[in-house]
Amino acid sequence: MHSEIKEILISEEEIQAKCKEIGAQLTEEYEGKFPLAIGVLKGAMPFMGDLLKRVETHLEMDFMDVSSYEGMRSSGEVKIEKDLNTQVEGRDLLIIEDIIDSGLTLSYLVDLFKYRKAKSIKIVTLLDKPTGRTSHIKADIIGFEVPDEFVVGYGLDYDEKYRNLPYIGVLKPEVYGG
Ligand SMILES: O=P(O)(O)OC[C@H]1O[C@H](OP(=O)(O)OP(=O)(O)O)[C@H](O)[C@@H]1O
Ligand code: HPA
Ligand SMILES: [Mg+2]
Repeated sequence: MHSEIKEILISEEEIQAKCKEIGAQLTEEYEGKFPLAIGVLKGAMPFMGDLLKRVETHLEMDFMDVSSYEGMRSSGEVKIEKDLNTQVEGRDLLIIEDIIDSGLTLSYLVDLFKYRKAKSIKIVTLLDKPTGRTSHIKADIIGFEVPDEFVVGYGLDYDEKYRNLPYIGVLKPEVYGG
């Protein structure tokens, strides 16, 4: 699996240090508020796990499974595969994402949670790829900015593979026939 990676963009150590830093920031922000942390499956799973271990105040966790990508392309349509089990009305929400690329997934979710009358909505994303943006959406907290390349690892997949890499990297072109 590692031999299919052309370049490591963000190392395991850098990711873990960032989780600690953002975790401390969220601890301050949410002290006494009992926010609902929403992981956007499947990509956010590793980041959510590492990040929330670093938040030292009470919070509730739930998950939403949405998908829009087929291979390396956004279909342009967001599909809910699994909805939340929790009511969001009146709650402080913290949406956790692995990447914002076109912004389509998050603009869909933010609109949905506003419609459901959340009290506040904050977005934390490990990666931001501003060059991919087609929807107007900005995260409140960004771990790292990535260049205009398809990245994999630490939750991010190519055809469901590479999510279990501990770092963020770029695939060798021959892997996707490029
Ligand atoms: O900003 P966007 O262009 O919408 O892209 C970002 C979204 O795309 C990926 O999810 P995907 O839909 O591939 O599902 P997955 O998390 O299960 O891989 C990623 O995990 C983000 O949720
Ligand atoms: O660069 C990416 N890699 C993997 N999944 C993604 N979903 C949106 N952008 C990406
Ligand atoms: Mg994906």
